[in-house]
Amino acid sequence: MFYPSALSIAGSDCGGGAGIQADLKTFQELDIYGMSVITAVTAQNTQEVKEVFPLPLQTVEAQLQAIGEDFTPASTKTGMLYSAEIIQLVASAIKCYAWPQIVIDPVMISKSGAVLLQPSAMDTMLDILLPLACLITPNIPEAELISGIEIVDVPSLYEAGQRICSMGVPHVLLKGGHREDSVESTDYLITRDTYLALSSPRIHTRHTHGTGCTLSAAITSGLAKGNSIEKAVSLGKKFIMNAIAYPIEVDSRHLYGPVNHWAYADRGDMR
Ligand SMILES: Nc1ncnc2c1ncn2[C@@H]1O[C@H](COP(=O)(O)OP(=O)(O)O)[C@@H](O)[C@H]1O
Ligand SMILES: Cc1ncc(COP(=O)(O)OP(=O)(O)O)c(N)n1
Repeated sequence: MFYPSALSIAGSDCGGGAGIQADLKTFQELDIYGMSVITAVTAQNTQEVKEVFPLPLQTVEAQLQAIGEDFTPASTKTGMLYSAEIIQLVASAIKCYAWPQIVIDPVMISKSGAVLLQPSAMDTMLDILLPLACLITPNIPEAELISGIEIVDVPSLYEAGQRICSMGVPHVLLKGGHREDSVESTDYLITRDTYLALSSPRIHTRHTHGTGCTLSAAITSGLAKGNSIEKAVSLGKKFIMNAIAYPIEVDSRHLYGPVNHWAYADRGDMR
């Protein structure tokens, strides 16, 4: 019996709130042996993304190869992939090493407005990466771009989720964090013919940097431990709810402050 392990293929956030840093903190907190393939280095903090430096393709490929030759992650998540060329390398590695349980967080634009996926790379992500995944976790603007459907209410949200399923992925977790008019923050786990609503109270806070990364890393952790997608998503939702509800104040000006990856409250059933 091996210790559960998970891989994050994502960008680095030097401020520590999102990206690879959020993923590894979450894996560690959930007792998962975490590994990383870094696609890009960003210079960012809670205020803004100042610069984005995609790594040379050879560097990304060498990391994928190093992992693939020596490890078999029980589950893998992708975050910031930046370019079509990087997506092609990632899809090839997933196929070559037969990595199971792929979760795609289709990171496109940061809360502060920076481009983290070149618009021209979206079709490549949909054509060659999406069919390899068991789950994709778009927020509302990402789901609108992927599906081409404007989300104005629950029926249009459900329709957008089903449209994404029809592109070749069995489960879509459509996150409701951007519906700021609502008293709850409800995410919808959508398949071709079902949907499950997962609600939590909407918390009025500035500490929402890295919520999407942290949620998808927590779900990936649940999958690495052998949970079903439904169970892993429900555990992930509890984890992010606590991470937002009990934020930490580190010494920064905190425009979009970090969530709390320790999530010490109410976590008895997470471990
Ligand atoms: N203010 C909030 N209160 C409670 N939950 C939130 C809040 N903002 C986001 N969430 C939750 O955080 C997770 C990430 O959501 P979202 O912000 O939509 O994604 P992203 O970070 O990718 O934009 C979801 O589970 C969502 O419901
Ligand atoms: C390197 C890197 N990857 C992803 C993000 C986006 O993270 P997300 O969880 O969607 O949170 P916000 O940045 O939108 O607050 C990022 N910023 N940097």
